[in-house]
Amino acid sequence: MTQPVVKLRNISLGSGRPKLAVPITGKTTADILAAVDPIKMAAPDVVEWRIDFFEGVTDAKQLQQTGQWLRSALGSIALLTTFRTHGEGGALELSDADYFKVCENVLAGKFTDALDVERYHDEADVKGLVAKAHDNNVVVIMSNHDFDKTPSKKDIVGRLTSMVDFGADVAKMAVMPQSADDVLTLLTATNEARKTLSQPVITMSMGDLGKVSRLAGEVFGSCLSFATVGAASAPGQIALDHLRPELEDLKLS
Ligand SMILES: O=C1C[C@@](O)(C(=O)O)C[C@@H](O)[C@@H]1O
Repeated sequence: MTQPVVKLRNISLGSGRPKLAVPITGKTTADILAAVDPIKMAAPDVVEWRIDFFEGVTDAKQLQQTGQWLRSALGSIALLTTFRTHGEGGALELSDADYFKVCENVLAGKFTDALDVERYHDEADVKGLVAKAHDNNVVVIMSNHDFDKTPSKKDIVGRLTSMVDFGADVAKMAVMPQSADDVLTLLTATNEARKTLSQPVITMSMGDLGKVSRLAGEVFGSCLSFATVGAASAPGQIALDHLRPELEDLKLS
């Protein structure tokens, strides 16, 4: 199946070499804004603001004000906003109701280009949030994370497929390998999802064993790779300065 290219501000997800995203994990507004200059020097395609690290995340005013400052500091770089729940590797435990409230506050603040929406919450709530994001012209990157293991190929493809069925513009899955076979499972699932799904996918095998998956997106079909400028947001992320030339070397002509 040919996937549509998903436009995220001035970049296209799903065509050419995988795009590069850098996380910001600052706790305070000052930390968050201080991260911007070094990141801009490294010139990623996307900045991911991990709001679960932000101490003002549950205060709508602080969240929206900081988001708006971040948005204008980033210039033309696309902004993805993510609240990663504790059960999926995030920094803060929130009730489901509070998770959806925070995501709605992000949309109401009108600062983000894309929103991460975790797939495994109540179906109606997830679909409602997707609809609100789309009403606000915000791209939905739907996600699921397994920090303990790598599910079977069938399971990974099934989860990515269900994200697309729930309205995701892009479907994302991060898993933890225990062996080289697990990394192959993730790559095989990615290749299959790329061939069968109607939307682009993002996948990664985490930790040191999985680093190769962060380099191989163009071959196997993952359209975005998370890399670091400063702090990492998940195990196995590679410094952007190293990853970019590697992706160029591996570019398909
Ligand atoms: O979903 C992802 C991918 C990720 O977990 C990684 O392994 O690079 C990092 C997270 O910040 C991001 O939200």
